[in-house]
Amino acid sequence: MSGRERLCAALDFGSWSAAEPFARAVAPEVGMLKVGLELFAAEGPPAVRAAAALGRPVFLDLKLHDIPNTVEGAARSAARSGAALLTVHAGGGADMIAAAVRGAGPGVRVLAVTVLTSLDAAALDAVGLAGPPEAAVVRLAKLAVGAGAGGLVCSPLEVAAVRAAVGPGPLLVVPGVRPAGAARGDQSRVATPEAAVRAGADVLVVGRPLRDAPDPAAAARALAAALPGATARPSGG
Ligand SMILES: O=C(O)c1cc(=O)[nH]c(=O)n1[C@@H]1O[C@H](COP(=O)(O)O)[C@@H](O)[C@H]1O
Repeated sequence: MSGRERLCAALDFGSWSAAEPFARAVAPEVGMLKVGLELFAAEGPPAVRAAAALGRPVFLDLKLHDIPNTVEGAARSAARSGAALLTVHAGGGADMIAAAVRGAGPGVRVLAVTVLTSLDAAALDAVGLAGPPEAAVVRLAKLAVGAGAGGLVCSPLEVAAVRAAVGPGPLLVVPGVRPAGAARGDQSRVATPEAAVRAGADVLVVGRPLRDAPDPAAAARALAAALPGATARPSGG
């Protein structure tokens, strides 16, 4: 996988008209585009179709978490938008994850979000998940893969332990990446993109470090070129 293919740019905007210039600029520089809750709540499935029209697979990040019957129906509806990947919360349990996989069908890879990268050990403890975050992440990762999830979302700090626990098959998608010196914002369990790839991440989800860059395309190129194993390529091709 090239550095570019590993990057997923999050389209975290409140409308398609706000997202479009960014999406057009970064699409040639990344392997995937992500439509998340902010954009989907504003625009719905047309945002997925508009992003897919830019020639990159779309990751529809809805983080579904409900009873299995509801999640199965939501995943079926989401699959019709043309998304290639869809998230659910692993904490919804094995039956819910299996229902999402059924609803999504063979064309959509269901990713299970283990423990949100914004939560630190104290925040996890407060919601009843005592112990180191890694233990909860690995437990949920095994449960999700056992229920049929095709991939997992975890922080860069757990990706090596998750890979060791689930083997080479599942796609490991890692948000909470910050180039050295970049603002952490609301993220807690973070590392640099380089460290995340060295630890075994397949795909890196990058939001604000690209969205808020003065030149998002140049920022994506620099990020991709710095990844281990990346080969230099001409810009924009
Ligand atoms: O599922 C996700 O993509 C996700 C899971 C998670 O645990 N943490 C997390 O930050 N994300 C998403 O990854 C992106 C990270 O954005 P930045 O923190 O701005 O780089 C956002 O779109 C989040 O919704």
